[in-house]
Amino acid sequence: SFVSLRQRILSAVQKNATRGDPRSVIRAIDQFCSQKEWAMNVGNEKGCILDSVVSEVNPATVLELGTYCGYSTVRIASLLPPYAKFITLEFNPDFAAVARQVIAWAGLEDKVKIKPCLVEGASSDWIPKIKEQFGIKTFDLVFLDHWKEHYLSDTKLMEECGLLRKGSVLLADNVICPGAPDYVEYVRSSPRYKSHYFRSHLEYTKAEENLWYLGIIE
Ligand SMILES: O=C(c1ccccc1)c1ccc(O)c(O)c1[N+](=O)[O-]
Ligand SMILES: [Mg+2]
Repeated sequence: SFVSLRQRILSAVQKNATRGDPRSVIRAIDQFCSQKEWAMNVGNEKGCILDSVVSEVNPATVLELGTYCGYSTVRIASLLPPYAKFITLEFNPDFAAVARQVIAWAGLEDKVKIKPCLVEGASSDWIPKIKEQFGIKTFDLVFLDHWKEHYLSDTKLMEECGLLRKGSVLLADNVICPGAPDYVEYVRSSPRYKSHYFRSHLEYTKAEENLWYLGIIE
């Protein structure tokens, strides 16, 4: 019977990665996606930029929008201090199911609070509930990697819900490819944001790409 790409990624992790070793899980996915089939994980080149931002911010609270198979979830979680609260939102239940298993294989399942959002527009449903559901006041770091057309609306929603503070860092994948032009326009023209982009490439390709890094200044 047909085996989905996400299932093939999970099988590659279970076959080639060592249980409890996050780096071997990352390596197994990157090897599969560069040698066998492209998939929309942030990948190793942008992943190293993500790692450096996570290490620099050393966040106590993290929100990831768009879990997919859990590749960036594992990268981020493996760098967090034990007291950190990390929420990752995934709209697609099939992706969430694979991500749970990938995160478990890495041995990080108790460090990540996954809330799979099972309905359309899920991040916009969940963002207003985060404070009360998870006891989180503001996020030190937000990684945006979900539907590109939701980057702007969800950023505005996080602002309105008081989830961002002076110093919060937003890191957005794919602002060039596939692109989030309205989001880029908004943050570049807003006095509230100091922005910086890291030159990189679309995962597993040579296509020009940028990770968009934003500090929030009030
Ligand atoms: O939108 C796509 C996409 C579009 C078309 C075909 C496959 C993927 C995509 C491409 C690279 C990404 O890093 C990424 O996060 C996404 N995404 O869906 O969130
Ligand atoms: Mg992406």
